[in-house]
Amino acid sequence: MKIYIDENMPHGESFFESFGEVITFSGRDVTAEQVQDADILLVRSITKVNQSLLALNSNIQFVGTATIGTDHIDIEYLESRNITFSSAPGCNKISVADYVLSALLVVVEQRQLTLLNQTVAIVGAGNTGTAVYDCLTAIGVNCLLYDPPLQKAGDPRSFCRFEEVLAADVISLHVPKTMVGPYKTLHLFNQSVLEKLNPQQILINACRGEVIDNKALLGLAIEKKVPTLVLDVWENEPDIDKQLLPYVTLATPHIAGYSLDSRARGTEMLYIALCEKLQIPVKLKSTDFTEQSNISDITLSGDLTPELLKSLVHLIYDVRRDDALFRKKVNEVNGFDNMRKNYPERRELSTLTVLTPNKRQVSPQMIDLKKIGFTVKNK
Ligand SMILES: NC(=O)C1=CN([C@@H]2O[C@H](COP(=O)(O)OP(=O)(O)OC[C@H]3O[C@@H](n4cnc5c(N)ncnc54)[C@H](O)[C@@H]3O)[C@@H](O)[C@H]2O)C=CC1
Ligand SMILES: O=C(O)C(=O)[C@H](O)COP(=O)(O)O
Repeated sequence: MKIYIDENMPHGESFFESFGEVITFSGRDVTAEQVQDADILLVRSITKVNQSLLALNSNIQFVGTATIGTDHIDIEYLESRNITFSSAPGCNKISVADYVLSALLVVVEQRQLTLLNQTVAIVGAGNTGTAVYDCLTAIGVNCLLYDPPLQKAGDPRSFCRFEEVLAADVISLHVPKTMVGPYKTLHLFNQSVLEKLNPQQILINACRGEVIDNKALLGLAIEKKVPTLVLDVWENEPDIDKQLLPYVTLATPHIAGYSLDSRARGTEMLYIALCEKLQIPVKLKSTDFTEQSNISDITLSGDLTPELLKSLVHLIYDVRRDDALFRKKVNEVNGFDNMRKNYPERRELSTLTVLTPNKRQVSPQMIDLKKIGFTVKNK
């Protein structure tokens, strides 16, 4: 059996070598000729899996993407050929929540705001949106959820209207890229929506670039009429409109979900799906291959203040590292993709165990470290 795996899939060889020959490929340039003898094809978001990629292949039984988003996969085409498909829903939701928290802590400090006073509207209340909600509400931040499809489907949570989203202090986007239909998200934030926002607000996009009309955003940014911007995703990646960069407070190359733990989880989820397809027992897990983080525990002796929380979060992940690296690399040839390919190690908050002297991990400010994502133990 020939298993073709994107070269940027952590532990791909370790997880799949027992199934047959593992062959890695570069996700952006992979061709139909290259994968014509693949039995199994495992990709990331940069590979379009469609009729033209699989036209020469008659063996393929299984396609997997180690991502949450599936907008790069022609699922109907796979169904028409009876090819089993699997994605990795939820694999990187924690990483995205860590990203949003890290970014918000930077911006509120820069603007001398208090995070607790902000209302955060979360657009899309699925895996990543819910992880952001859980993390921020654990700190005591007031969060609103906006998700008409879930609301219509009877999700028991309370949802807000789009007008309330636009009035929130912070808007964080967590929807899939959909081009058609009643809930299409292509340019959900178009010129007229963007015009309703103001420079006091904060707009975070860690889902897909096409959810915001980047051209309209640039026009308004030049007129200084946009919120503080945190952009992880861009229209037309990797050839993004670099003119936007000076107007973006935190800019990163689609790495919100790129913690080592999340990416390894994505590979693991495909391994489990393939075991199920082939009716083979699941023997491996991602933690078998992921090393312990460089900082493993820290002792908290006093109360957990907002300043201390910020230090703890940024000790594990400070988004400014990625913003600085991105601004340096973006003008290099293949800078966008190279930074993703050689992404420096980043761990999730759960890799830090916070030792508390007694049962005071919930401070008077009601900051619950465990719910934010840290591992908490009493000393
Ligand atoms: N920047 C990054 O590294 C990452 C980006 N993503 C992107 O974020 C997207 C969301 O991820 P998940 O939360 O895991 O997906 P999910 O499928 O669990 O949740 C998406 C939610 O958006 C809702 N939704 C759909 N259309 C909507 C609309 N028009 N308005 C409001 N809500 C709408 C859905 O009902 C669903 O609840 C993914 O599709 C992917 O494209 C995901 C992970 C990492
Ligand atoms: O899961 C998703 O959806 C994402 O956006 C991933 O974080 C994208 O990672 P790559 O597949 O592009 O490496």
